Amino acid sequence: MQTHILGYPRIGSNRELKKACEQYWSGKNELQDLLQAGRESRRENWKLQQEAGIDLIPCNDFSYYDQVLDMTLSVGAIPERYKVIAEKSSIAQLDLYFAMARGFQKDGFDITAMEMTKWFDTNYHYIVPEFTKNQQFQLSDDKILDEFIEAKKAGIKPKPVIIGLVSYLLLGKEKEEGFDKLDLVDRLIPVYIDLLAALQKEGAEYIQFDEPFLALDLDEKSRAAFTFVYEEIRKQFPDLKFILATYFEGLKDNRSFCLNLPVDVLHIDLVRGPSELDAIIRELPKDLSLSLGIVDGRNIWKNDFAKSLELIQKTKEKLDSNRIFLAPSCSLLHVPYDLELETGLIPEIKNWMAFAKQKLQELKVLQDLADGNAEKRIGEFKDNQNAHKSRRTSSLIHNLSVKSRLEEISEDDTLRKNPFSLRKTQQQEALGLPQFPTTTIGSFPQTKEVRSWRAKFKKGELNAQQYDTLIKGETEKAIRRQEEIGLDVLVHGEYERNDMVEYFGEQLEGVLFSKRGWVQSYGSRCVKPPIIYGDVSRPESMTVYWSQYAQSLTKKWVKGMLTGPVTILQWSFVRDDQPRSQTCKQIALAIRDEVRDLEKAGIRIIQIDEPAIREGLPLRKAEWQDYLKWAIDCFKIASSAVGDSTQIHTHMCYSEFNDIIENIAYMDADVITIECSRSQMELLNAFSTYNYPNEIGPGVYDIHSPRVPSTEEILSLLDKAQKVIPAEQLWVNPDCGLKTRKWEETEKALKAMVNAAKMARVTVVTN
Ligand SMILES: CN1c2c(nc(N)[nH]c2=O)NC[C@@H]1CNc1ccc(C(=O)N[C@@H](CCC(=O)N[C@@H](CCC(=O)N[C@@H](CCC(=O)O)C(=O)O)C(=O)O)C(=O)O)cc1
Ligand SMILES: N[C@@H](CCS)C(=O)O
Ligand SMILES: [Zn+2]
Repeated sequence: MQTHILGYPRIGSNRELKKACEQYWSGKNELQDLLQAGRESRRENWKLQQEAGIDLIPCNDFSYYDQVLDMTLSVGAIPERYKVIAEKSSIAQLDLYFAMARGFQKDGFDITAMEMTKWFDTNYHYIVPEFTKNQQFQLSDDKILDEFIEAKKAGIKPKPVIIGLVSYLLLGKEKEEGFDKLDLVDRLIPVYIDLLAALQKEGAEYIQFDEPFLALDLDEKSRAAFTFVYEEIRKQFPDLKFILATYFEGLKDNRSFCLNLPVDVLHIDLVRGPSELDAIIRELPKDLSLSLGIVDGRNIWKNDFAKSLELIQKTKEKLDSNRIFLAPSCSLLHVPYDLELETGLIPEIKNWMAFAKQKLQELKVLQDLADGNAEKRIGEFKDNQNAHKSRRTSSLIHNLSVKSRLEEISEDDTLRKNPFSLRKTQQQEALGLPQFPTTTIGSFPQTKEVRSWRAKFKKGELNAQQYDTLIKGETEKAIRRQEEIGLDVLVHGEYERNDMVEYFGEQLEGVLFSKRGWVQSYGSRCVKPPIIYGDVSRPESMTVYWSQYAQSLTKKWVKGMLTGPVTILQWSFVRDDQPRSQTCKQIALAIRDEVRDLEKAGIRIIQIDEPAIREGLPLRKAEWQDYLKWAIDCFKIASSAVGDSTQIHTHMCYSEFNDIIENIAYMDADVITIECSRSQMELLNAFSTYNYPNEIGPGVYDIHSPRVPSTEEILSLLDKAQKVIPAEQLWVNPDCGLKTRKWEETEKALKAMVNAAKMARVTVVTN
């Protein structure tokens, strides 16, 4: 029996790589410093896994920005617009790579970044490959080979991790009409073959191909592509050992298809699809080995050794040990580095948890327990079972009043008092907003200074009153700036928040937060997901103080700003001892109380952000309706307890709405703001086709780049929007929050936006 890891976090246990990247981008360090930070991150990870006794250690799981973008560079799928930069002889390959990830606005160039989207149902984002009809591929970067050689030199037996050819194509987007990305298989396969030949020459034995799409709904064309690709690769490389990694779902209807692909090892996610094991081992072809994804790569709870051993034992009854691999369910990219770095956790709860480093240890113990070395691990087995017993019975988890409140939720709690048509009139009267009201999504630039105040406050270098005064000062500046810009509905700026989810996690009971539990979200950006360990409740109001303060500074309306229950659930580590729907309802009740308190405090417009509703969709379509029912109900529980004249907004970014528009309408938010500018308002079509009745704020400029849009550009987007949505339903706002931007560009962009709205008002009146 062998152990292996599908991938390890790479941002650095102290976010060293994040810091090195950001310093390099801002010109504060040299390329050599960044490359050195990369080498150190890899060496540290390999050493750690070697010391933990892992048998097959991955390489090429490292990335300076994103593993999909790495593959794009490796296969030479560099979009045309970057080639002009590449032709500038002075530019390093890594700078070209960062230009693709982040855009390139210097030396007279103004080149937009490649699109970024969610990595399946995780909070990680990848850079979407772009394909054209005449797309050509060629091996264009040595990263995979170089890291393999580097790992060998570090004294390990590396297993290169490569995004499988079919998943790579399926992750991409056709940038022209008239072809299907899967038609590019024939052109891409020679590049994979060149790469494998180079790796084989350097002595590679095992190669891991990540093919997560094998766990999703597949059409016949995709299946045919998988068969063709793996038969071709097998033919060319009879001696290499291929591990086909599937994850994030069970194989379901793809089971027998996957079992018959000509590879050596099939990796399955037994956390997401535990019930499939019997059928898989029954049907497993004799020449196929099985990698049991047994340790949860998406959560931070300790593995239950007794349960895992049952699964391993079952497999051992049918398979020789040398055909069994033990692994985490997916890459460990999605969990933090090391639980031992956490000093402030309640010891009882800490004893229920495992981060990446601890998960390595778990695999090793399971291997010993299952493979003839049980005696030396008996103590660890007992400790593990005691931890699980303590978790099952702990009084820290259960809150009877939360449970009984949950049972009392009725249909009525999910409904506003009156339909939108009646509410709209009352809100118009109460709020007195102009046509095309302008607003922003909530956050304003979180400067280094603001973050440093919070860091000092946490370290005790600033007391609560000093911190409060500083944040109030920043909030007041934001209010004055918004008044000066001429926005209609203001926000307080979210300066008091470290993160839109973590901030709420810190204030809810039943939720823990870590000090160093960073997980990569995209590029150098990281999040510290809250850890929901017990029944959730809200001991006191969480946002009223700041909203009320901001409202006291101005005669304009200030929007209250909350994160919705589904997003809090989705971006946290959640309990695995009760259904997600149950946990989500508990959070919904806490947010409901907050909404009520904001209303009582005189806040008449309240935004409940739900950017993660769509990413929470199960990966298999058959399960969508069940999820949508409880997820949308949770939003409604959170938002429905207010009077008709209180206006509820929601905000979503990164969402395609076509297939869930009916459910979005059922949320019945008075106003929904959405990310729209990068699709040039295309996302609005779903709302238009559905005759979406409530108000909509399509984002009129991209907030991911420092580029300042012109008034004309915004006006033309507003014109486009009015062609599909009646003017009286439209709001004007950016795509998303502005926390990652600088004030300099923010002010200019918002002025252009307000101007465009004013001009649109005139045009509509004269029409
Ligand atoms: C909207 N998005 C979000 C997602 N998930 C979330 N949980 N939150 C989101 O907002 N998913 C989808 C998208 C992803 N987008 C982003 C955008 C931006 C970030 C981001 O900026 N992350 C920050 C960390 C934010 C934070 O927690 N800040 C803390 C602590 C900051 C820190 O590093 N402190 C320093 C000391 C500071 C100093 O002295 O200068 C330290 O600890 O060393 C805070 O503000 O208090 C990032 O930097 O990565 C993430 C996802
Ligand atoms: N209110 C949040 C939403 C981000 S999705 C913000 O403005 O940052
Ligand atoms: Zn957003």
